[in-house]
Amino acid sequence: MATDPAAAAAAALTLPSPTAAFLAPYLPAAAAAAARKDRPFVTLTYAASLDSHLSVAAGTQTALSGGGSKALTHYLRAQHAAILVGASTAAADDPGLNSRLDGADAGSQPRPIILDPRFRWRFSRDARVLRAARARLGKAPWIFVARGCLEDRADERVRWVEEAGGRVVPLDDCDGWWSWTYLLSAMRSLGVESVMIEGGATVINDLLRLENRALLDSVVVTVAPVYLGSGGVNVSPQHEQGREGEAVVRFKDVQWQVLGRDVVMAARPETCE
Ligand SMILES: NC(=O)C1=CN([C@@H]2O[C@H](COP(=O)(O)OP(=O)(O)OC[C@H]3O[C@@H](n4cnc5c(N)ncnc54)[C@H](O)[C@@H]3O)[C@@H](O)[C@H]2O)C=CC1
Ligand SMILES: Nc1nc(O)c(N)c(N[C@@H]2O[C@H](COP(=O)(O)O)[C@@H](O)[C@H]2O)n1
Repeated sequence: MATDPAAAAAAALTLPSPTAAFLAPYLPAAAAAAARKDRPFVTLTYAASLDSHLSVAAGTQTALSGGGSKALTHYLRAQHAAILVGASTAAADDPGLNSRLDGADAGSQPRPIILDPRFRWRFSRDARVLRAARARLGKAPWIFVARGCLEDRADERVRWVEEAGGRVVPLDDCDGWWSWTYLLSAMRSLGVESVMIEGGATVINDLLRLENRALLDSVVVTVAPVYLGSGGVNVSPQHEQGREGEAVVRFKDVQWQVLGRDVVMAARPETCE
């Protein structure tokens, strides 16, 4: 059963100050993010098992983060202007996409953005992200949909999102896919100065490809001490053609922090190949 956002807020999370210091070099700096006009500051972040899985199977949610790394994620959420997930994550997880960090107020909540070019997420008015917005525990979502898939503006989902203060944002028609340069530029023109991208695997694997990697400012990955086994939803970006046998992504400025039973890597991707 979905957790009520009010109950979740009551179980607020706290972040120890050494963890805030550990993350500081990887966070968006307000002035620099505001000055950059082509795209927002981008942090890619997720929690994975030892075998690099996000969940045990497509369409299901698996709790991986322990208390400490969960607090870190909610701290990161409060440090970004927006939080983005793909439509399959929205459908599988019914996420709240707000920050339940102790002390997070309305002003520090990120704007949830859901990539759903074909508008196929069949949510109800009771979706957690809408309930959180109506309860002022988070911002209302923006759902990015291809213009041609949004002909029925009387769709009750459009009404529910608008009622909560959000928007179904029509973007250029596409064959189910937008380039990240286009998406990030669209976000920046909507005023978004920083975005934390949480997943799922399709989004993450695509962003880690050579052509997109330079768009990532920071990468923060929680590794939980569990194997989820074959059949899981896997983060494992494809080799570029002609580069098989080489590492796909390497990182620089790497730091690790142990948080309870989890370990968290903060880093920046190497972009010069
Ligand atoms: N452990 C963790 O930190 C996280 C786990 N998850 C898990 O990941 C799973 C979902 O992952 P996936 O199935 O890979 O789906 P996904 O969440 O990456 O969504 C894929 C869909 O998003 C849309 N999309 C993505 N990139 C797009 C682009 N560039 N242009 C247009 N549309 C785009 C498309 O509709 C695509 O089919 C769930 O099981 C969820 O629980 C999701 C986020 C974080
Ligand atoms: N950091 C982290 N740890 C896990 O164990 C997870 N399963 C996830 N999943 C992501 O968080 C979203 C759920 O957010 P709410 O708590 O409902 O606000 C989920 O959709 C994934 O993006 N993350």
